[in-house]
Amino acid sequence: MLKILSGEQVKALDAAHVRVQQIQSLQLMERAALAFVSWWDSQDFDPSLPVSVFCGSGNNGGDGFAIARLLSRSGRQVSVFRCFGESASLSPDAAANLEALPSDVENLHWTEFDARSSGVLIDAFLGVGLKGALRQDAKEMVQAMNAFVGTRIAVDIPSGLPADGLLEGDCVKANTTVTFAFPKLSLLFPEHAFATGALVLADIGISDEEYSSFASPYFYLREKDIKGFHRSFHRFSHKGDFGKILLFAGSKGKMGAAVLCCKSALRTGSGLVTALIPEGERHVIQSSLPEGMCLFDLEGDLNRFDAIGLGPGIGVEDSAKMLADIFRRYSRPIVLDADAITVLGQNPDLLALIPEGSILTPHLAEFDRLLGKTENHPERLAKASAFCRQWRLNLLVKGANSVICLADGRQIFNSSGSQYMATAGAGDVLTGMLTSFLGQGYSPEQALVCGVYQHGLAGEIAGKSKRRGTIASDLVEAIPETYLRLNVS
Ligand SMILES: NC(=O)C1=CN([C@@H]2O[C@H](COP(=O)(O)OP(=O)(O)OC[C@H]3O[C@@H](n4cnc5c(N)ncnc54)[C@H](OP(=O)(O)O)[C@@H]3O)[C@@H](O)[C@H]2O)[C@@H](O)CC1
Ligand SMILES: Nc1ncnc2c1ncn2[C@@H]1O[C@H](COP(=O)(O)OP(=O)(O)O)[C@@H](O)[C@H]1O
Ligand SMILES: [K+]
Repeated sequence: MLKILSGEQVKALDAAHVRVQQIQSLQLMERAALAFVSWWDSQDFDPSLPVSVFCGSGNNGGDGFAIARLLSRSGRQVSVFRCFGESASLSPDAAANLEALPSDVENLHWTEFDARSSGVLIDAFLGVGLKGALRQDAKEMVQAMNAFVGTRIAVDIPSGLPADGLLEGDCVKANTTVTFAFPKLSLLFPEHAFATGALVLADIGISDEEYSSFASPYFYLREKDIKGFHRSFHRFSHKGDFGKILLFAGSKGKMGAAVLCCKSALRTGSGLVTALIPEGERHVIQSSLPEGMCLFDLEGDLNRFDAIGLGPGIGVEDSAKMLADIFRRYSRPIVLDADAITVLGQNPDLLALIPEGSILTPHLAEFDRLLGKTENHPERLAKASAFCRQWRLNLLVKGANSVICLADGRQIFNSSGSQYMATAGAGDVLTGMLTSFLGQGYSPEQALVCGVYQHGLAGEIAGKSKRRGTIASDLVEAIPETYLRLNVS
């Protein structure tokens, strides 16, 4: 899995790669520019639109000069705007790429830029080498770029945005950010959505193994990682191998949560799914889900279930006693979502009873109920890390780029998903998927990796044809397609 390093570590990663591969740093810069242009070629930009490339004096600017050279080869009108004065000293690779600009690329000072011009603006002013707050002249350059009326594309990171922390002050507001090698941490914070725009990861040929000597708790989960986390089943497998699970979900007026959760678990592959529901509501499950079974009280040995999921739509009024009872009587990891998390926030003494390795899946409001009011994403990630270590639990911070926080402190950012998943019941579907994977014999880490990625992929599949008309049931119906896409049998 791809590690997310800090801005400071990029230089060392770069240097190690250059040394091991015996290439020049200029060649790595050329690869970055080629990766950018390869993405550019995959888009349908109008070839008649002029391109303005803002270039700084560091290596981000060097990328910009190389991109300008490569884009000019297709015959389009390209201008570079230097974001530095006559006396500035350029990084050696930026100087080499400035020198290599062909004569048909116009070479201007940034003050000559007309923000009312049309076309595409490429921001290669500042990258991960930003130090401290923007200087006054840099602020003016950022403002000039933001005044532009056309499309803005950031190279590696929007200029002015720090690589690892929260933005203070101004930065370029990009429509798209094409980031190299790995996504910089700050590009994954919801606070920066307005600056990052769409996120594109451009491969520059550094293999995942080359990151191994760099310490970081952060990882980025991509499609190619998933297959390795799945268990395989043989042709003699019977429904017991795919797990018997119990889902405690739904209550009067909220039985939809139970239906979504159970259906999702069945579509994920569970062998037998039992819903723990109020007896008076049984017709809802039995008429909408003939494959499901119902239980009306917690009789017998709970360890007969391979996994248990708790919370969607159960209500918070009388649930604390029931949760305590389940925690005491069940010894394996449990999935806890929605109202179950709110109950934990109200009864923190229950935390010590939760079976080790259990998975909590709060959305942002539930997160605050559990861990107290949280101001921003870095604070949220730090709180989640301390919580998971203290209680030996796993927690998912839900949203775009949901973060899987593991008990050992690793935090894995998901790359799948779409804004069309912001719809009632999408979380209930995830609870069903995670519980299903635990029941199929997956470890909590495997269940989280496969469940969170495939839930996002189901959202992408459903959203493709339904856009903002996507509903949670569409996610459930898209789950089988995720196995096909991932070539998992
Ligand atoms: N492996 C990879 O990822 C690869 C990375 N590559 C690329 O290298 C980039 C990193 O390049 P880098 O280290 O040269 O730094 P960079 O971002 O150009 O910034 C330095 C400039 O910023 C300026 N500056 C700083 N602070 C400032 C402030 N507060 N306010 C105003 N100005 C400020 C500073 O000015 P100075 O302080 O020196 O006067 C200097 O001009 C990286 O993002 C990626 O694009 C690829 O080429 C290859 C593979
Ligand atoms: N903009 C988004 N991009 C990607 N995923 C999203 C987005 N908005 C919501 N989701 C996903 O949808 C799910 C919503 O869960 P939740 O808020 O608990 O829904 P509910 O309580 O209605 O079931 C989460 O898994 C979340 O990651
Ligand atoms: K930039």
